[in-house]
Amino acid sequence: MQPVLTAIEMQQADSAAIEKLHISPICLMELAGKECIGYMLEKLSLESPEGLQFLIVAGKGNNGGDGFVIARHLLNLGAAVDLVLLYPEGAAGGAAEANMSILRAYEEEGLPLRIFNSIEEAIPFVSEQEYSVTIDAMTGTGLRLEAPGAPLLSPLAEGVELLNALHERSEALCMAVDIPTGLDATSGHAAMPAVTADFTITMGFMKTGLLLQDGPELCGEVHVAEISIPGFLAEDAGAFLIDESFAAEHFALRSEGSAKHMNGKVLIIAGSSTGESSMGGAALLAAGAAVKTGAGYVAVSIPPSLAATLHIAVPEAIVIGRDMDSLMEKARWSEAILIGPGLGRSPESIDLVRALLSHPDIFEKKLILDADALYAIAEAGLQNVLSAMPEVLITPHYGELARLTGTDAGSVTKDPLAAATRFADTYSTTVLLKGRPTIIAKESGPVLLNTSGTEALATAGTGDVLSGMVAALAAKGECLPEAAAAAAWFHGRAGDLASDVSSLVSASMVRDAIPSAIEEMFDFED
Ligand SMILES: NC(=O)C1=CN([C@@H]2O[C@H](COP(=O)(O)OP(=O)(O)OC[C@H]3O[C@@H](n4cnc5c(N)ncnc54)[C@H](OP(=O)(O)O)[C@@H]3O)[C@@H](O)[C@H]2O)[C@@H](O)CC1
Ligand SMILES: Nc1ncnc2c1ncn2[C@@H]1O[C@H](COP(=O)(O)OP(=O)(O)O)[C@@H](O)[C@H]1O
Ligand SMILES: [K+]
Repeated sequence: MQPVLTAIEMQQADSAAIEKLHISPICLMELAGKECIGYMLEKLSLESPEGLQFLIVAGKGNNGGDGFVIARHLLNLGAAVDLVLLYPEGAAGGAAEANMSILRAYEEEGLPLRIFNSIEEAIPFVSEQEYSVTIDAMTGTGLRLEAPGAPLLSPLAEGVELLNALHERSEALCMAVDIPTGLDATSGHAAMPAVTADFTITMGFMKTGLLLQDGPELCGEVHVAEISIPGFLAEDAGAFLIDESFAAEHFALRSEGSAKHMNGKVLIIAGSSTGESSMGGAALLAAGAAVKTGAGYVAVSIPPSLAATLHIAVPEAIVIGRDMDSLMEKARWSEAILIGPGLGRSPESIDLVRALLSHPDIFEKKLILDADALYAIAEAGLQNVLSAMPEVLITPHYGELARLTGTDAGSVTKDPLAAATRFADTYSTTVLLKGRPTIIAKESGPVLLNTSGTEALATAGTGDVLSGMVAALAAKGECLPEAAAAAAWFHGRAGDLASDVSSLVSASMVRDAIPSAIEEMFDFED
């Protein structure tokens, strides 16, 4: 899994590379600029930029310095460059200043290089010009953002507006160096205005801000550039990105001589039925997903009136009733227990959750709590009960985590990483916080982020599919954090495979695509 760094962690990795490993800043900047050129040519499907015109808008820090290196290499390769300096020359110092002085020497050589000393000076020349690529080298990890949507000051604001106007008006692609200007590299909150890039080349390691909040909209496609900062400097990162090989590693294949009871026994306690209404679909989706994720046995406790429907929808599942004796017998038999999908919010459902969570046959197993089980915990104030359980995972969306923590969804939305981590630490649980990205936080150790999947999943019932998948992987032997992380990855991928048109995807289509998402991983591993 690749590390995902905050701005501070990246600055520490930069400093360690420079101070401990004696890699010179000028060397890092050179590699950063060179990597940008290589990836940009790949995006343009060109061997060389010769004859093309580029615009670079540079700030006063090292991000601007990366821009100066890009300018030099573009000129070396026969391209024409317009460079806009937003700040008086020399403001940067260090490697950036050294690279700028090389460009000044180039200027003397009559190359196709125009250097503008302010945005005002540049506008009449550049705003109507046609470029192949415009390059944002104004701010990177050094931006300080007081609050989401805070105004960006002059001249950065004008620099951003210039790039965004060219992006709207012309065919030019916009490339952000490290981070789109205006985007906070840690939180993913954007200033007003911020650069909207087609692609971002981020230096050394992925940054949290590119994956959170406004990040995915603003950065476009992200490429992580290798600039000679070794991976061991990011071993202690606070976050890692779940990828396909992680997911594949955490899907245990059945061994040849295995029997069904050796391949994961899942108990799902879900669904509800009252005189007026019933909620069976969520239970059906979760049970179907557990079966399709390869569980050897799936038992479902569902109200008797829904049993016939479950038998038809998921013929592989065993159906048991709701009486405590049957529940406890199957709890002892099972290896993972999922409680919650479609359980309802009646006082009876809340009492059922309370009774289940107080029983060692339940809480000593790998326990996954989803949907209405989370409602019951919040309503009955059972959060502290979670602390005493050996292995428990909650799978809330933002609203459910807000209810569990007595806050509003807005405060979870503002900092979902902190909200998930705080809950995991406070109650010694694992939290899978659903969203974009999905966050898996455990009591200690780094958080895992999942970015597989798209808006294809933004449809009712996909959360039930996910919790059924987690239960299956946990029953097959994975610890809950790993089961949650691998299931989240496969779930997102199943959403991609469910249809070519994301707007047509339904939860049952995601469930039915689970085997393809998993099979594909093993092709990948071969
Ligand atoms: N050796 C290395 O470390 C390497 C670094 N590399 C590159 O350097 C980048 C980090 O460089 P950096 O630290 O110089 O910061 P950067 O993002 O260029 O500039 C921020 C500037 O903006 C300013 N500023 C901040 N907030 C502001 C605001 N709200 N409104 C207005 N101004 C604001 C702030 O100025 P100040 O306000 O502090 O005077 C500062 O000067 C990194 O992203 C990567 O691209 C690579 O080359 C590899 C090697
Ligand atoms: N735009 C999106 N991009 C990626 N994943 C999404 C998006 N919208 C929803 N999801 C995923 O879809 C699932 C929805 O779960 P949930 O809200 O619990 O649905 P339900 O309760 O209807 O089953 C979660 O896994 C969430 O991460
Ligand atoms: K930038």
